[in-house]
Amino acid sequence: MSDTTATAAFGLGGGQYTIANIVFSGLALVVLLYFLNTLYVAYLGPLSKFPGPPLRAYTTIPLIHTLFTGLDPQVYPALHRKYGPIVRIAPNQLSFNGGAQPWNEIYGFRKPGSGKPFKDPSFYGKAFNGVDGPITANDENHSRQRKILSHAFSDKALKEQEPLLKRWAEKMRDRMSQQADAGQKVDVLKMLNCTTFDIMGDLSFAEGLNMLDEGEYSPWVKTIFGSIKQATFVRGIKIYNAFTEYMVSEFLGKSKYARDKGAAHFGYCIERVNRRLEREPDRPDLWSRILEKSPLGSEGGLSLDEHHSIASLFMVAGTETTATALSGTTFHLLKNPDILANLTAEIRTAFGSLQDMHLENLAKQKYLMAVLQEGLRMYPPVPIALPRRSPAGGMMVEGEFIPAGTSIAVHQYSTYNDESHFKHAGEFHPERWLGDPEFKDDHLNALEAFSVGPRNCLGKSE
Ligand code: HEM
Repeated sequence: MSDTTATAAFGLGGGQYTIANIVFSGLALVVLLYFLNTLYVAYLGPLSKFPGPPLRAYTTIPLIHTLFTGLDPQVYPALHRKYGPIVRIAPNQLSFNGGAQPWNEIYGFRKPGSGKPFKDPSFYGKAFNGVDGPITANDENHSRQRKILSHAFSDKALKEQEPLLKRWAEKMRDRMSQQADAGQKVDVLKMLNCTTFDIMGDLSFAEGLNMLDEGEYSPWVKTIFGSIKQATFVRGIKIYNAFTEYMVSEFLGKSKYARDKGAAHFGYCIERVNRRLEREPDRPDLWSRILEKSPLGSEGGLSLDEHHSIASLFMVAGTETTATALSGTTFHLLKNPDILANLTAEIRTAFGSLQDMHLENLAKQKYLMAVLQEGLRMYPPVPIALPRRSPAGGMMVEGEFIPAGTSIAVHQYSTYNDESHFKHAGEFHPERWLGDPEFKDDHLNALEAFSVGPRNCLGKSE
C-alpha cells in the first residue's frame, strides 16, 4: 500500500500515517463509538420511554452518588413522586413503586417454562468461601437448600425455641431496667442488636455471643457492621462500568485487605459451625433440625462449605434486620404517646406477666400486630431495592415491556411512603391495619418488607 493510499484509507491527511497515529485514531474511534452508544442508549434505546432525570439515563454516577451518600430513602421517594411509579434511575435500571403488581411480577412465583427474572449479579456477592447460600444459589440449589432450611423455621421448630427466646427477652428487659434505674441513658438500638445477635448465636450454634452481658458489640459483630459498609462501597465502584466491575472482581476483591476482612467474619462462622457439628447440644437448636433433614455427608444434603455460607448469612440476615425493625417501631411509639398507651393497655390487659406471653397468644394481639406492621412500613429494615435482571426475551411489568437484561426492582421505602398507597403516608397510624374507615383506600398489600415469592425471607413467620 502506498503512503497516499494508506493516508486516504485511514483518513489521516497530510502524510501522517504512523503507528502512533493509527493507535490514536483507533482510540478516538472507540471513544466516539462509546459516546454515540451512550447517547443512543440514553435517548433512543428501549428504556428511553421511561421517565427519569436526564442525567441518570446517561450515566450511573448519580446512582453511585446516592449509594455513597446513604440518601437512598430520601432520593428515590422524591424521584417517584416526581416521575411516577416507574423511574429510570440509571441507563439500564428501573425503579418501581406501584405496589402489589410489581412485587408479584418481579419477585413472585412464575409458571414453569415462563421467563423468570434472576438476581442482579452486580448487587449480590457470593459468600467469602465462594460457595452459594440461598441468597445467591441458582434455582436448583436454592430449592434444595430451602427445603432443608425451611424445616428449621417451621411453626413447630420455632415453638421449640420459645424458652430460648423468652430467656433472652427477659435478659434484655433486665439489662435495660438496670441502666434506666441507674439513671443511665439506654441505647435502645444497641441493646436490640446485642439481643438479636445473642439470640441468633444461641439459635444457630447453641452459644450466645455474651453481648447483652457485656453491653457492647463483640469483635465479630463489629466486623459484620464494617463489612456491610465495605460491601456497599465496593458495589458502588463495581456498578460504574464493565471495566471497574472487572477491576473490583480481579484486584480489589482479591486484595489482602479484602481477604483479611472477609476472612475475619467468615472465620468466626467456620469456627462455631465446626464446633457445633462436633457435639449434640442439650437442647435442640436450628442446626438440630437442619441436620435432621440433611445429615452430614448425605446425598443431596448440605456440604460443609454450604453450612458455613448459610451460618454466615443467618448471622447477617436475621439480626440487624430484626433489631432495626424493633428500634424504628420503638422510635415511632415514643413519638406517638397515645399509640404507646393503647399498646401498653392491650398488653397489660391480656397478660399478667412476661411468663404468660407465648408466641401463639402474642400473635393474637391485634393492636400489637398492627403496630409492628406500621413499624415495618415506616421503618423498613430493607428500605432499598433488591434488584433482579429481566430474563432473555424480556418480560412485562405493570403493563410495560422490559427488555432482557434490565435491572428492575421494587423500591421499598418509596412504595411505603407514597400517598397513592397509604393515606398520611408520613405518619404512624396502626389503625390502617385494623380496618379503620379513614384508611379504607390504602393498598395494604403494597407492604412486603420480607419480599415475596420463592426467594422471600426464610425468617418470616406466617
Ligand atoms: C424484620 C426482620 C427481617 C426482614 C425485614 C427481612 C427481610 C428479608 C428480605 C427482604 C429478604 C429477601 C432478600 C432478597 O431478595 O435478596 C430476606 C431473605 C432472607 N432472610 Fe430475612 N428478614 C428479616 C429477618 C430474618 C430472620 C430473623 C432470619 C433468620 C435467620 C432471616 C433469614 C433470611 C434468609 C435465610 C433469607 C434468604 C432466603 C432465600 O433466598 O431463600 N431473615 N429477608
